[in-house]
Amino acid sequence: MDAEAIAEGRRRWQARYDSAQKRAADFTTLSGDPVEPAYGPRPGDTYDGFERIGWPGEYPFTRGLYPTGYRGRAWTIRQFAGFGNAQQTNERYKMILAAGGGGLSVAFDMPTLMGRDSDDPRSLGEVGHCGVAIDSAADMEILFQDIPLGEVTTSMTISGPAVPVFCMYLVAAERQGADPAVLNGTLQTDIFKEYIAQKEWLFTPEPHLRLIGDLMEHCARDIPAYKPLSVSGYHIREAGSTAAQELAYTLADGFGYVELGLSRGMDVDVFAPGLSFFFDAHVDFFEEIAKFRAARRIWARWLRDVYGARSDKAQWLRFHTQTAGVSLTAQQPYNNVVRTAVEALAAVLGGTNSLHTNALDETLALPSERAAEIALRTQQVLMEETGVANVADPLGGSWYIEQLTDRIEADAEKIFERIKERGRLAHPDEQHPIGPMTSGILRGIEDGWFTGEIAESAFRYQRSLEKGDKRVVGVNVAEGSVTEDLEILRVSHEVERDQISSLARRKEARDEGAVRSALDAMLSAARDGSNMIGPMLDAARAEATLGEICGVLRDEWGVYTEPPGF
Ligand SMILES: CC(C)(COP(=O)(O)OP(=O)(O)OC[C@H]1O[C@@H](n2cnc3c(N)ncnc32)[C@H](O)[C@@H]1OP(=O)(O)O)[C@@H](O)C(=O)NCCC(=O)NCCSC(=O)CCC(=O)O
Repeated sequence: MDAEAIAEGRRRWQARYDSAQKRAADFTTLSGDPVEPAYGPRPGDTYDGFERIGWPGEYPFTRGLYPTGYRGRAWTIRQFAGFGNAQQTNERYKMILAAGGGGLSVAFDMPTLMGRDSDDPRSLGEVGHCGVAIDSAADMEILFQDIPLGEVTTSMTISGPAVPVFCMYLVAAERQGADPAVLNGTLQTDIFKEYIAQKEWLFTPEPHLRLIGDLMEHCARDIPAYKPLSVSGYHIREAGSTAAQELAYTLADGFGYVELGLSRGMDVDVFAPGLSFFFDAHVDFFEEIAKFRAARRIWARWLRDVYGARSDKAQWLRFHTQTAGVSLTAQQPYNNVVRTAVEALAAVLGGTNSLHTNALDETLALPSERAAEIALRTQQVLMEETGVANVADPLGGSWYIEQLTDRIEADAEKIFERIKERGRLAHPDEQHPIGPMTSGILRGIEDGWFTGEIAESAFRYQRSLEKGDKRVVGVNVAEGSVTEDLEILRVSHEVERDQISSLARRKEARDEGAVRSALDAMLSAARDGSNMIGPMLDAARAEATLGEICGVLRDEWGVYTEPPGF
């Protein structure tokens, strides 16, 4: 790009920066020197390919979504939390909000994630262990007691039974008197990554996609600020993929949901802002920063050029980041604070919109209150002390970062081609009714291609770790110092017993006829193709349990079984 075009871009960005709202904060260095809100080539310099980098807040958004960067608004501190029963988790949320957490993020226990009630024999021993137990809308009500859902943005990490859990959340909001139309938050919902990596699916893919389509329609129409999907690379990375695989599989999944919306006749400019993303911040500092920058650029280009999105918001890739659970070690666990801080810094330098920092004890158990607080404070140290929020995309223009960003983008594009190619193999004559990327994703799920590719990468890394080429402090280098005593959070078995008895009491108290007729109406909608959210909401209002709602759908749609792979 020539010097005049660069200067013109700078003027455009500056005008937008000047007219935007900024936080009331000191944006000078620790020594008191002023810093610009963003930097670019020196006046008079030319820069080959600058249109791929650009200015913050401008297409292709490599440098972030906003001309102000974090000067307009800092990232959201959103700590993923949940354990025991709704009451215990409610207390933890209040602690998080009181300590400066900016939003909430619900972790559910395994039975809830699998759409089963606490009294299901398969739930035995799991109730309240890896997250909070939610059986019906009444639990949701307790979970958010004294937390105004109309004001706090809440993320819920659940995909198999995401839609019924969302209905319970809406009922809790109704019971608080909140206007559902103003609710803002995120539901994970991303079923592709369940089949690919996380493995917490319920139904077979096609009917599940139809349910997600119903949810997208409902949110776009009735709850416009709510993000019904958090397309997730985190679990793909944690399963052992490379950074480029994480990026490419996740964005391909995102394209699949775009195709789903388009196939139902929805307007991409209306529904695309509801697609949010979730990535891992692993410990390779620069590669991660480049991954985040490449993610925004690829998404903006595909949304504009392939799917026809016109508005900035529809081209924006907004993402939450969690530091890498797999990078934490049980050995010398206090070092995990350092790893997490470095990973969080990479997320921030990559322009994350929301961030979770892991607690130092997470390889051993759910975080203790003390460890959870250190994790949260880690973000506050970055935000308040280090100056990283002063300048948008401060590493933009670095030869290393820009080349890494280009390389990861090119790798991702090659992977998209491979996925689409798989779709063409599956449907040589005609397109899949949803779209070409969806066709490739479904084929790659069916024949175990994604799982195989991830396993290959995980194996390569493990081998290099065992050979000592890759090193981890406390594991294969600098081993053998004292093991510190850590306070471990233990969830009492009484939680399970109490949860089962309160579920029994609730079932006694509810109107069985109302539950039955709501479930029947939901089944009719499943059969006749009408939007299922309304009847599912009625079922939640009648205190139908998660297991009952999912049970009806399991019977109707069948349970997914993974293809065997060797
Ligand atoms: C979009 C995100 C990513 C973030 O939403 P947030 O509300 O926090 O932030 P945001 O949308 O970026 O910002 C809030 C509002 O401020 C505006 N805003 C932000 N920065 C601005 C700026 N500089 N200038 C002007 N406006 C700005 C935004 O446009 C938005 O307004 P408008 O709305 O008006 O635009 C959302 O989807 C989210 O919260 N995701 C969290 C997902 C999550 O927690 N997942 C947990 C997974 S845990 C998991 O899976 C477990 C893994 C495991 O451990 O196994």
